[in-house]
Amino acid sequence: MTDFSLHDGQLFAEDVALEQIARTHGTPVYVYSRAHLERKYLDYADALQGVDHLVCFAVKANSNLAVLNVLARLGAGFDIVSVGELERVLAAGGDPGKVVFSGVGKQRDEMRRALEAGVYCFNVESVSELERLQQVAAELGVQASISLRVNPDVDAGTHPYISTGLKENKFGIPIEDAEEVYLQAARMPNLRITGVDCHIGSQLTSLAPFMDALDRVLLLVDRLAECGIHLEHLDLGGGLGVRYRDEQPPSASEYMARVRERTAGRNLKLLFEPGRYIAANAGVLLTRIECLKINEGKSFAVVDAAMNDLIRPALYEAWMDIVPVTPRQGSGRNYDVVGPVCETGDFLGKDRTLVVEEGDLLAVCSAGAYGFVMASNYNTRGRAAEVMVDGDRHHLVRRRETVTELFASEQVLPE
Ligand SMILES: Cc1ncc(COP(=O)(O)O)c(C=O)c1O
Ligand SMILES: N[C@@H](CCCC[NH3+])C(=O)O
Repeated sequence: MTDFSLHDGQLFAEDVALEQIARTHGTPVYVYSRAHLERKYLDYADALQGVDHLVCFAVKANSNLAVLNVLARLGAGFDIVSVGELERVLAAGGDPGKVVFSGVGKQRDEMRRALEAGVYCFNVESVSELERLQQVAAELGVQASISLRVNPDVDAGTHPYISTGLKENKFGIPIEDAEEVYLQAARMPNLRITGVDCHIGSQLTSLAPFMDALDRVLLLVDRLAECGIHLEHLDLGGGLGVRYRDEQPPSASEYMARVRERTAGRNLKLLFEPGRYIAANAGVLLTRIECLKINEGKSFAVVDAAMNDLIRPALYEAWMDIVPVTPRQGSGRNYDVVGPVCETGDFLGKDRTLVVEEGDLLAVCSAGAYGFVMASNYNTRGRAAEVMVDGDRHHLVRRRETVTELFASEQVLPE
């Protein structure tokens, strides 16, 4: 894990010992590395030097304001799926003119707010969304820039819950219907057609599905040009995978090189919406071992983080590495690392060989994407704190939620 490495027998984030962060801010706590976020964003941006492009970080992967702000300062755009994410981008100093608005169920007031803020483009996913956007834009007396999210029917070869580019998935407009829908859009006076987009899934570990999808989309771009619809941009979504365990995903620069080769000479601005690639390995979740339960045939390390803090293992049976922050010598024991929530599915990792004692600090790796953002208050547990490390400094960028905050807006019935 880059930016998280062992020195002097303990794990550091950049130049800060993770033990120190846990002592200062308590556990569970998410810790992010600014350097890692920046480097991963620049993997994309640098590989696109010389072509018109926009790298829109997928806010759903990690919407912490400090994270968004670090990326905004580098000139990043943002891919949002709700007005809440739009407000976060604005609060973090992001440029609304670099925002693409994705999502299958945009509401009227979300459209209105996005138009007022001046987003770059709406990624439209259905005919009824097109009609709705036309109406809202007309009411405001403005033109909305649109791209159609097409579903190219390509198997991304990833977990079925995070595969989005197959016919049976709810996302996008079937590519074979797209030409007709573009022609409809062209007749709507308050819409301006600017692009096309597709996103076939998340955690892809090979380039082949991306290239298949790209080829299909380029055929559409050519057919549209024949009908007089000349697109300005091509948005290939996010989806590039990372290493959680032993995956060997291609690098962003390999991917960008292939896309540049295929799109050369076409005069299309290239957009991407990476989330996981930028944020996953920029974060760890720190958790302390509350107790060890050594039962016959099964041992448990019960930690203070749970499925409400990090749901990926429970939801997708996702593997996340779990490492002691201050490794001990000795022979390991096989543990299920579990949380205090009352669900058998509440685990962070199963069958992990660890040399640990009660009170030890563990780091759950690759937790910077789809970690805190998917947290809930199940079992009336406050959400974890978030800390950003920047060189030899660390900043609390979101404090832990207190229990009283959790029910402050609730009321009992009157007498
Ligand atoms: C439309 C869209 N764009 C971008 C992303 C970000 O994906 P990832 O985090 O895999 O890069 C997603 C999530 O899969 C998405 O649905
Ligand atoms: N939440 C998923 C990714 C969702 C992708 C969003 N379209 C994960 O943790 O892997």
